[in-house]
Parts: sequence; structure tokens; C-alpha cells
Amino acid sequence: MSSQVTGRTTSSGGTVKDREIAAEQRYVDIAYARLEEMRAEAQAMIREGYRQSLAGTKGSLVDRDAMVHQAALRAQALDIADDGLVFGRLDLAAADEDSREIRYIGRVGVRTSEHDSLVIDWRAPAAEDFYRATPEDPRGVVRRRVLHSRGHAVVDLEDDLLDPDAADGMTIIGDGAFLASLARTREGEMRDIVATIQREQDEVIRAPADGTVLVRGAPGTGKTAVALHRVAYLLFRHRRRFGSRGVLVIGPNRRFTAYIERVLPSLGEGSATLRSLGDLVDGATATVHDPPRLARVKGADAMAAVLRRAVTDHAPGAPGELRVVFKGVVVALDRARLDRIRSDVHRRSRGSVNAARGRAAEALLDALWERFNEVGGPDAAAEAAGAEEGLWNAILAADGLAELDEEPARGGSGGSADPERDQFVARVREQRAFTDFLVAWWPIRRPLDVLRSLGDPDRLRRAAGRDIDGAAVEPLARSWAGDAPLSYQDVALLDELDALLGSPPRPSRRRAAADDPFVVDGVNILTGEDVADDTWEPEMQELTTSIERLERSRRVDDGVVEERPEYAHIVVDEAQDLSPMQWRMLGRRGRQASWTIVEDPAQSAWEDLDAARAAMETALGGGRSASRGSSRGRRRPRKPAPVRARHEYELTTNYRNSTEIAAVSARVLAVALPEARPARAVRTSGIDPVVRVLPDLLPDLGGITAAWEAAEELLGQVDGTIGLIVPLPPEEANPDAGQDGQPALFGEPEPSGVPAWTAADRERLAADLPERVQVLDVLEAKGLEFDAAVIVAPETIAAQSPRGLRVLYVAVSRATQRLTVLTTDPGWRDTLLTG
Ligand SMILES: Nc1ncnc2c1ncn2[C@@H]1O[C@H](COP(=O)(O)OP(=O)(O)OP(=O)(O)O)[C@@H](O)[C@H]1O
Repeated sequence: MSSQVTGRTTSSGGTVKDREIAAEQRYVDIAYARLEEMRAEAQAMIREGYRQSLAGTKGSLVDRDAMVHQAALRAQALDIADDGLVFGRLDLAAADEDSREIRYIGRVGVRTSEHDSLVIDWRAPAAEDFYRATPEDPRGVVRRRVLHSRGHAVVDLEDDLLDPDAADGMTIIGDGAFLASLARTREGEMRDIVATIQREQDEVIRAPADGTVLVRGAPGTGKTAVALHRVAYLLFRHRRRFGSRGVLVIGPNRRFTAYIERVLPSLGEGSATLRSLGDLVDGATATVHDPPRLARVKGADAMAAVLRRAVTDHAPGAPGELRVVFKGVVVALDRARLDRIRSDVHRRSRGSVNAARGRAAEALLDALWERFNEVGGPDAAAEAAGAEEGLWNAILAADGLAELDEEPARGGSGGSADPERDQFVARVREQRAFTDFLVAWWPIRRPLDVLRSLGDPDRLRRAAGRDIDGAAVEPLARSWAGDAPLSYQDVALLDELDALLGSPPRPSRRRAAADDPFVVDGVNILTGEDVADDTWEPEMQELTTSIERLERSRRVDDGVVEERPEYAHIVVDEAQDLSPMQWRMLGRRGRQASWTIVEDPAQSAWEDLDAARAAMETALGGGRSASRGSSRGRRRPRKPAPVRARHEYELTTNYRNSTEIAAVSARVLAVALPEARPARAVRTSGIDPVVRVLPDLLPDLGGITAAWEAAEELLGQVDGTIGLIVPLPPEEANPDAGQDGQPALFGEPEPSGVPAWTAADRERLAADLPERVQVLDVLEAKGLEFDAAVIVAPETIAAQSPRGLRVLYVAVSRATQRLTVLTTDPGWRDTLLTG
């Protein structure tokens, strides 16, 4: 027989619950004492490692490094356990009460000095029952207890009785502490959920490490939390594999990554790389979202073909003619010839564009030699040389000196069967006119230079071919011209360009710099790299051109040749919003990776989900593109990507919203996507969402005042964070203005009809509000949550983009406790409150 209690008083004073808490506290104290010893041991190990290195024995440096590294990891893991070390207890079924096994579950594993288990790490197999046992499937667990602590002190308990028949004499404490924990105040940063992971979530966290884990779920079902706990699990269980090659976690924007950045460190895992889609590429940071119609073009797979054409076009400022002089003969290549050479080099070079500069130089020399012969060069040269020689000999003879010796041929590129050609090549490649031309005609290009060059509509039109709608060219070019801010989609394009341009060729160190005709002033003009060595004498060299200096300094400053890192595991959050080009960017970082993909298609702002899905499959298959990105033209048959194991999961319980707020968000979902199923919310607050109908919500016509008043009211009602969610700024919005029901593309008037909130409006609104109120546009609100949210003008949000209703669905599902909606449209009040 068990007894269920919440606050009953015992004969010894205090409640049953107090007595149980005191008993747990005794155990927890023992665990902390041992944790302290383990920390001291780890510190001693670190000291010992350093001592060994001072001893200077053979191999001691390696030993020391290994020892210090291990001990430091251990010390770090033990440090994080200082708060809430033990959070769970399992009582397992047994033949009698005395032989009943008890397991304590905690943030890290703690053992006695005799190696008996005091606390089991939550990720260890023995802890699995804590998360998986249910009354239907108790897995031998009679009672599951959650311990709530503040620092080292146990402050509350909550029990689940899973097997009543086996619960002989067991006390069961329960007052809904789990649900209460869901209602806790949000402080602006996500927290870990180790103590309360639910069964369906645990299945995702412990899913197989290989292949792809795909997790779907409505807002608030814990997708992000689960993905992060999975990272901690993978790093714990497969430390060698994932620890060394790394785990990358990708979120939609920097606000989001800031929101989740403390979860992994709080789980003792600081090694994962956390990036947003806007700062995944080193040296580039996105600050804006493109309006949907531009994003659609920039993110489409066809953009890969456009960029490929862009890097094969001549660089801005490339000279249109090459002229060199050999033995008095002028040899020139005109634009048409140069263009043919350029496309020929591109066609024949497998590697990157920058690496092909050496090949381009050779092709130019070939063409010059050919041209030299075409213009009757050898004869003219012989004649000119003969005349010159005759003149000199006459002068020498007049001085009573011997005749000129025959000049020996100077071997050019290694000596060929044609000494005349070798001499030509050797002389020409040393000419200033040739090297200057090469640097300008085939410059080492950076991704950002190429993207900016597409700010020129004519150049963009050439690159676009038929892959971009003609009407899109001008707005696209505008978005890249000058110093226009980089968008989230642009970052993926820069990565694509980086892959196309690649690193410049490595200089040949074997060849003494002084003998290398492409080394000018200690810099290899093919690669831009500094190849000065002992044999280099500056005064013997020609002066460096300003272009070379510029290139050299830029490349050093920008670290443009940095390697792109690859990871062993990649977690993609909010994956429903990724464009095909963004998937390509991720694919390059995970060619050997396993993946965890987290998404909710109903929240997707991306329109062409099928194309994005195909790009995702390619990325997961090892980063090889099934299509070369062009919608037409030649396609080489490619080997199909290997099929990797796929594990799919759906999360069904909404832990964020109260049932009252979840009902509002379900009504928006019913309009946005009638066939979609909302998640089941579990916590009822008794607080109904508020919808206010106001005459005007344009920022200057009452919108800012109304939003400010709503925030002020909520500040008195909740202790934690408040999100003021306003419509998109004008440059990021474009309505679905298509007459035929199709989303509008380009050419229609600017979206002046739909009101928008500028960044300045947001700043004005935020100015007089405390820090716990965040003012953000609907796209910035993705993935975040607040104690209370104010949604300004749902009618505007819904109309601002083809996916506006889904964006609104995201907005209304952000709040945990209170929701206020301000609208000018009574119809929206009815939709939100009654459906
Ligand atoms: N098992 C759990 N115990 C306690 N809190 C939980 C649990 N699962 C999720 N939560 C909480 O629910 C909230 C929503 O979780 P999360 O942000 O991970 O959801 P999501 O599915 O990613 O939502 P969205 O799709 O809106 O981004 C968070 O505050 C999270 O800590």
C-alpha cells in the first residue's frame, strides 16, 4: 500500500513531505561531499601533469598534455554540477522492501572512492528508465521521484507512482511540481530540462548516433531543448568520435543563438560550435532578412549556376587587350581571343577559379606564341635582330673590337623541343606588361568582391542566363551594390562563391623565389603569397605594383584562405526555413557528418518546401549536389548519394503555452494550414488572452503608444520577459499581391499598401521600456519565448508576405503565461478568440 501526500503533518512535527525532503537532503549532502573530493582529485591530476612535464622525462610532454586535458575536462564537468547535482531518484521493484534498488540520477556521475555508484549521469544507460518509465510500461520502476533544488538544498519533491501493485509502504509526494516548473518565470535564456525530460523527448535524445534524426513538432514541444540535450548525450556517449571532429548547432538568427547559448555549458558541454545562419561563414555577418520574393530567388538552387557563371566572367576592370613586345615585334591578344582563353581555362580546370591562375598564365603564353607566329614574328624578329646586330658589330668594328657573340637561348618552362618558343616564353613571362596584365585579368578574387560585382545589373544579367526572371535582376543587383547590408541568404551565396573560387595555388617552395618569373618583390603574383627566401634580393627585383600590394594586404587581413571546418555531427534547428542554397552551405560542412534536423513545417516562412527538401536530402547524403544548380543545360550523371539511416520522430506535447494561449495559436493554425494538427498543451493557467481592437496601429498613429501601454500593463503582471512583436520592416516585407492567387514575384508596385514597422519605430518603442521587454519583428521572434507577448497588428503580419499567416502562427505561440493582441480588425478578434 502506498500513501499519496502533499502536506500532511506527521506525529514528529513537520509534514511527510518535509521528512522526505530531509531524508533526500542527507543523501544529496553525501553526494556533494564526494563531488568535492572528486574535484580536488581532478585539480591534483592537473598539477601532477605539470609536475611531470617539469621532470623532463622522455615522452613527458605528451603524457602531460593527455593528463591535463582529461583532468581539465573532468574538472569542468564537475564544476557545472554544483547547482542541482542530484535531480532524480528511481525505486525499482524487488521481492521485498529491503532488497529494493534505488538509483539517484544527476547532472554528472558520482562514485565513492570504492567505485560504488552514488549518482548516475543522466546520459548513462542506467538513467534511461528515469525518462522512459510510464504507468503502462514501468520498466521495473515503482516510483520515480524528481528532486527540485536550489544550489545544494533540496526544496521540493514530486513523485510518479508507476507500479501501484509494487509500491508497498512507499510514500508518494505529488503536487504538480512538474507543471509548476513549466510555468516558471522566463529570464531571457533557455535552461536545461534534464530533470523533466519526457519519454517521447528522451527517445529523440538517445536516438542512434548514425545517420539522420529528423524531429518534427508544433511550437513549444521542446524541439530545441531536445536537440541540445541530444548534443550533450552524443558528446557523453561518443566522446572520441564527436569530441574530436566537433558538433555544429545551427539556429536561425543571432538572437536565437544568444537565447540558447547557455544550455550546453550548463550541461557541462562547452565544446559544441553554436552558429546562426547569418554568421556561419567567417568574415561575413548578415544583418537583414531579404523580403520574401528576393529571398526566394537568392535561396533557390538555380543560384548556384548563376554564381558559377559569375566567377567565370571577367573580373571588373579586367583589361581587354594584352600587348607584349618580343625582339621588336608587338604581339597582341584582343578581347575576343582573351575571352576564348578564359572560357577554355575555366572549362579545363577542375579545381577552383583562383587556383587556375597559373594555368591561365600558361594559356596566355601559348596564345601569344601562336599569335607571334601568325603575325610573321620569327622572320620579323630575325630581321630586327639582324639589323640590330649589324649595327652593333659595325660600332664594335669601328672600335677595333670583336663581333657580338650569339646569345644563348634561355630555357623557359623546363626546355622543350622548340628552343625558339622557350626563349619567347621565358622573355615574355618576365615582362612587366605580361605580369601586370595577368594580375588584373585573372585577379585572386574574394567571395564578397564577386557578390558585390553582381551589383552591376549588366554583369548580373550575364551571370543570370535564363536562371533568373528578368524582372528580378534590378532588385537583386540593388541588394548587392555598394555597401548594402548582407542578408541571411547572402551568407550562403558567399559560401558558395568561396567553394567556387577556392584557395589560390600554393607557391612552389622548391623553386628559388629569385628564379621564379612569377615572383615579384617577394610575392608570387599567381598566388599572392609571400615567398621571400634567402635568395631574394629586393633591389634586384622590379617594383611591386599597387594591385599586388593591395591583393596581398587584403588576403592577409581577411584570412580569405582559411579552411572551411567540417563537423562530425550537425544539428539544424528551425530547419523548415532553410533555402536550398543554405542547405548547400551546411552540406559542405558535414560531408561525413550525422545529423539532427529539427523542424515544424507549419512555421515555415520558406515557400518552395519541395526544393528545400531536395537540397536537404543532397546535403545529408554527403554534400554532393544532385543537380549542378542549373535548371537547364548539360547535367553530368552523378552517383546517387548513399542512403543513410533515417530516424523520424514527432513531439506532441506543448510545454510552453498555457492551454488558453495554445487555443489561440491553434485557431491561427486552422486558418494558416487547416490540415495541420496542433500539439496538446498541458498547463492551464486560468488567464485568458486579451484581444484589443483599436482604430489605428500605424506606428505614428497610435501603434507605438498602444504597444507601450500593453507592455506597461504586462510588466505589472509577470516577473520575467515580455516580447513586443511587431510587423516586419518595409525592406523585409512584400505582400502576396498576385492577381491569380499565385504569390507575386517582381514587377508589381512596392508594398506601400501594407503598413510596416521600421527599425527606428522599434527603437522608439523600446526606448522607455525596461530591459526585460524585447521589441522585435516577427521573424526575429522565431524560436524564442517570453512570459508574456504582445502581438501588434496580426492583420498586417498576415498580409506582409505570402507566408504571413504562418509567421503569425509563430508569433502567437511565443508566450508562456499571458498574450495580448492589438488589432484594428474586429474580424481578427473573432478569429483569435472563437475561431
Ligand atoms: N520536458 C520538459 N520539461 C520542462 N520544460 C520543457 C520540457 N520540454 C520543453 N520544455 C520547455 O518548453 C519550452 C519550449 O521548448 P522549445 O523552445 O525547445 O520548443 P520548440 O519545439 O523548439 O518550440 P518552437 O517550435 O516554437 O521553436 C522551453 O521553455 C522548454 O524549456
